[in-house]
Amino acid sequence: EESKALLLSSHASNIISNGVRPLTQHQEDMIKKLVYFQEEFESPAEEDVKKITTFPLGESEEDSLKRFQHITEMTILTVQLIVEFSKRVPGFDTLLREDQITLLKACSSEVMMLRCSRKYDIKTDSIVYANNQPYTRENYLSASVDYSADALFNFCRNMCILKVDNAEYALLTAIVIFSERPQLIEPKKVEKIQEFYIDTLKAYVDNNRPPGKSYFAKMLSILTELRTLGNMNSEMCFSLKVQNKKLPAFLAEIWDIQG
Ligand SMILES: Cc1nc(-c2ccccc2Cl)n(NC(=O)c2ccc3c(c2C)OCCO3)c1C(C)C
Repeated sequence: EESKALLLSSHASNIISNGVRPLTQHQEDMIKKLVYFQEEFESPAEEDVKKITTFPLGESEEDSLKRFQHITEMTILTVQLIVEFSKRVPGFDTLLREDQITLLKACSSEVMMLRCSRKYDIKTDSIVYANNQPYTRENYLSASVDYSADALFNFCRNMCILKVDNAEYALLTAIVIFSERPQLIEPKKVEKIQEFYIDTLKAYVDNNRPPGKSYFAKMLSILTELRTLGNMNSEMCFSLKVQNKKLPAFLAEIWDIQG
C-alpha cells in the first residue's frame, strides 16, 4: 500500500509540478524500438558503398552523368534501408500489402530528405553520407540534373538548428511513413497508426524540450516541408525523362515514372 501511494503521489506530483503527463511505458518502449531500428538501418553497408560509381568533381558532361549515376546507386541502397526500417515499425505489418507498397512509394523520397538532414554538417554546409564523401550544394545536384539543391540544404540547415535528437528523428520518420496518401485502401487504419506516433512525439517533446517554444508545432511543420521536398523530387523525376537521363528501373518503379 505504502509503495503504491508513493508511486501515485510521485506520478501526481510530476503532473502537478510541470503540468506534463510523463510518457507511458508503452510509449517509452516504442521509442526505444524505433531508435534501435533507426541505428540498425542507418547507412548502407561499407562493401555496398564501395561498389558504386565514384562521385567525380569535374565539369564535363561525362562527370555530370557519372554524378547522376552515383546518386541513383546511393539512393537505391538507401531506399532499401528505408524499406527494411518501415517493415519493422509497429503497425506496418497490420496493413494490406497494397497499402504497404503505397506508403513506401510515397514516403521514400521524403524519408531520404530526412536522412540527409541527419548527415548534414553545418560547418561545411555539406551532407556527409555513408562513404564519408561530402556533398556540397554546388556539386550535389546542380551539375548532374541542373536543379537547385538549395531547398534540400536549407531544410538540412533548419533541422540542424532545431537540434532534432534520435528519438524525434525516429518518431518523425514513423509519422512520415504513416502519412495519408492517395489511393490508400484503408486510410483510416493508417491514420490511426500515425496518430499514435504523433501523440508519442508530443509526449516526448513535452517531457524533453523546454516549454513555451512550441517545439511540437515546429516538428509538425517539418512534415509539411518534407511533403514539398518530396513533390519537388517527383517533378525532377519527370524533368529527367525529358533530359532522357534514365532512372534505374527500381527507382522508376517506386517513384511511378513510366518508362
Ligand atoms: C536518384 C535520386 N536520389 C535522389 C535523392 C537524393 C537524396 C535525398 C533525396 C532524394 Cl529524393 N533524387 N532526388 C534528388 O536528389 C532531389 C530532387 C529534387 C529536389 C531535391 C533533391 C535532393 O532537393 C531540393 C528539392 O528538389 C534522385 C533523382 C531524382 C535525381
